[in-house]
Amino acid sequence: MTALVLASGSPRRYELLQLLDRPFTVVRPNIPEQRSARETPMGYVQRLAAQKAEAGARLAGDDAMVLGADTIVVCDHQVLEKPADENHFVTMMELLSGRSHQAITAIALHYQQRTRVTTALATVTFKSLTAEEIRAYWASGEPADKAGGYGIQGRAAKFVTKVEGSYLAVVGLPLYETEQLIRQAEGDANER
Ligand SMILES: Cc1cn([C@H]2C[C@H](O)[C@@H](COP(=O)(O)OP(=O)(O)OP(=O)(O)O)O2)c(=O)[nH]c1=O
Repeated sequence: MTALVLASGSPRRYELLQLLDRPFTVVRPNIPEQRSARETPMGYVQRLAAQKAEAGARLAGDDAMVLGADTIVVCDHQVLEKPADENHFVTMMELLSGRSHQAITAIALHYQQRTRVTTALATVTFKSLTAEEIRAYWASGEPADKAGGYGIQGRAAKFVTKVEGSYLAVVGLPLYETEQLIRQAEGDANER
């Protein structure tokens, strides 16, 4: 079996990838997250996932199969990543309150000089949030390291009235798509 490497510092991705029952190691490339003016949200999240996988491959070595991923939240054409501070977080929650947004995860697999990228997404609806709920949620410490400033798998679950699409795209690693990507890459390698 080809050595699988997860190019990520995200504990969520680590825990989820374990569920594929396939041994893997971890590298942590550092890719600056900055969207260029002409980049669409979809183009941006795909580029970051590919850059993480390719930077991971430089760390892990040529023979490895390297998985990178990136998650963003998109609302009103605005891309929300991790909140910089409490004020930024409050602005994000005020935007997401009482309406629907998209959570998108791109995954990229670099193997044998080729990078394959795919995406999974969900439409998530939040109830209307009070200022007190927003403040208490920040104080919990949960939002700081999460795209869109929330964790659907954690305390933010009580804000969510509806999820349509891929739940694991929200959490950060869609496993069906990840396994498909690995199988495709292995299949292509066997044909050669
Ligand atoms: C929306 C949402 C995001 N997240 C997390 C998943 C990701 O860890 C994080 C999105 O930030 P990313 O920049 O995609 O990932 P990361 O910096 O945590 O990890 P790495 O780049 O090293 O792979 O937000 C949740 O855990 N739950 C949620 O509901």
